[in-house]
Order: sequence, then structure tokens, then C-alpha cells
Amino acid sequence: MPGSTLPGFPVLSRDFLVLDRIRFGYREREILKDISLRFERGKVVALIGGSGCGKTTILRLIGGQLRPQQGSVSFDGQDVHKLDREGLFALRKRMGMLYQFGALFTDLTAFENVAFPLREHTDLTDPMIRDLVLMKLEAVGLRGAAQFGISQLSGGMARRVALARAIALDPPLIMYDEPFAGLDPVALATVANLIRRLADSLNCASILVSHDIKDTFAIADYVYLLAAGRVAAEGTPDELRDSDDPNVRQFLEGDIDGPIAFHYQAPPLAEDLGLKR
Ligand SMILES: Nc1ncnc2c1ncn2[C@@H]1O[C@H](COP(=O)(O)OP(=O)(O)OP(=O)(O)O)[C@@H](O)[C@H]1O
Repeated sequence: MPGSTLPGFPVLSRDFLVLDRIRFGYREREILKDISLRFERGKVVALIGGSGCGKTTILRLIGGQLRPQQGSVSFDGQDVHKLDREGLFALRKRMGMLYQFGALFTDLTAFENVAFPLREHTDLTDPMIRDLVLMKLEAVGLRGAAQFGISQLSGGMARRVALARAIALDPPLIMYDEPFAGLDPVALATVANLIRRLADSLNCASILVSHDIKDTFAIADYVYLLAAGRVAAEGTPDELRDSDDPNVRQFLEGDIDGPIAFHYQAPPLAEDLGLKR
């Protein structure tokens, strides 16, 4: 029964997380005009698009930090923007988030960083928390670094600790906002590989926001290319690579000239310089 929302039936397949005809603007500035996206468990879905096209905004709409002016976000059968405070709190526990540059607590050890959400959101005993933390650190290959301070970790290791923290509560959804930023090629490939492995082993829906096309395409099952507030193209990495769509070609080839605008929306230059009569 695909997409069932009957009580007791888990929401299946492509309907696990659905953004339906979302329109959103910050005050009068419209960022998303008409965005529909679907995500399923066990799949890595990439959101790509030029800087400022609204990728992070979409993650914040999914997490309920922002409210769309039109359209809806349905997460595991629940309308995110119809939940009350407690409902939202419970929902966010089910969404793991890996922020750009990891955002770890620098005064805590790797172990304590991963333990933090468990202490915050569960009543588990200390021995249980200890075992869970060690298992999460093991999953990212860093059990041996559990007692390291954050300053003792390399950039790639810190990102992996942040990943262990993001999966501490076994979320069915993980959102990655620029997880590769600032990593060297080897650390980047390690983190990319982990994102893929975690999607497979935890069967979680994974949303990957990244500018790194090569590594994103290597692990993604499906890709949405956003431009001008809409989905400009979508498909598997292979389909997009073979696409003749000018938006796709411009983005994949990094051309300055093309349908994706270089200029942030502004009044005519002459007007700003006071030259307009
Ligand atoms: N709190 C805010 N108030 C007003 N405008 C905002 C706010 N946050 C973001 N914006 C604007 O909304 C647009 C989309 O921002 P967003 O961060 O979602 O883009 P993005 O695609 O994630 O960009 P990047 O790839 O550079 O991280 C940008 O033009 C940004 O300036």
C-alpha cells in the first residue's frame, strides 16, 4: 500500500518525505516559487543548485524552522507545519542534521559530543549511553578517538564525529548541509562513502546539499537541480550527466554564461549609481 497513512502502517517508499508545491519567501523576496520533492528511506537524494537558490532554506522548511507561504511538507505521514511545539520537538528528534563544518561543542570530547543528544532526549542509563556512543563512533571508524578533544581531531575526523552525533538517535532522516566543505580529497571521499553506507545500513532517507558534483554524483541515487525557485531538472546522476538541458549543462560544466543568473536580483546599475533620468 504505497503512501499509506493509516494508523499502524508505516509510510512507504517515495512518500516518506514529500514537499508538495512549496512557495516561500523571506518577507517579500520570493526564494522558492513552486518546489515539489520526494525522498525515500535508504536513498541518498542530492539537492544541487547555484549559491543562494534556496537549498538550506528547504532544509529549514523540512525541520519546521520556517513555514511555507503555500504548499506542505509531509514527514512520515505528518504535516510538519500543522504540529504544535511538542509535536515539532518530537519530530526533530527523528531528523539528524549534519551542519556545514560540523558544529561540534569544542569544550567536549568526541565521546561527549555524541552522548549529548542521548543525554538530552532519552532517559537511558549511563552504561547504555556509553555502549551506544561507542557503537556510533565505531560506525564512523573513530571509536579509538572517543576521548580526544575536538582540537585534537583533523577536519575529516571532526566531520565524522559530527556524523556520529547526527545518527545518535537513529533518525530515519539525515540532512547533510555541505558536509564536504573544506575537506581534503581523501577525507572528502571518506565522508562521502560514510554517507552512502549509513543510508544503506540505517535505511534512512538522506538529503545531501552539496556543491561538490563529482562526489555527490558518486553516492546519490537521485538528484534535484534547483534554479530560479523551481526544480530545473531531476533524475539519477547518469540521467543528468547525459542531459542536454541548458540548466544542467551550465551547472555541471561550471559555465558563467547560461540560464542560471550570475547577478543577485538588483535594480538596474544606472539607477543605483544615480545616472537614471
Ligand atoms: N534569514 C534570512 N532572511 C532573509 N533572507 C535570507 C535568510 N536566509 C537566507 N536568505 C536568502 O535566501 C536565499 C536562499 O538562501 P539559502 O541559504 O537557502 O541558499 P543556498 O542555496 O543554501 O545557498 P548556498 O549554496 O550559498 O549555501 C539567499 O538569497 C539568501 O540571501
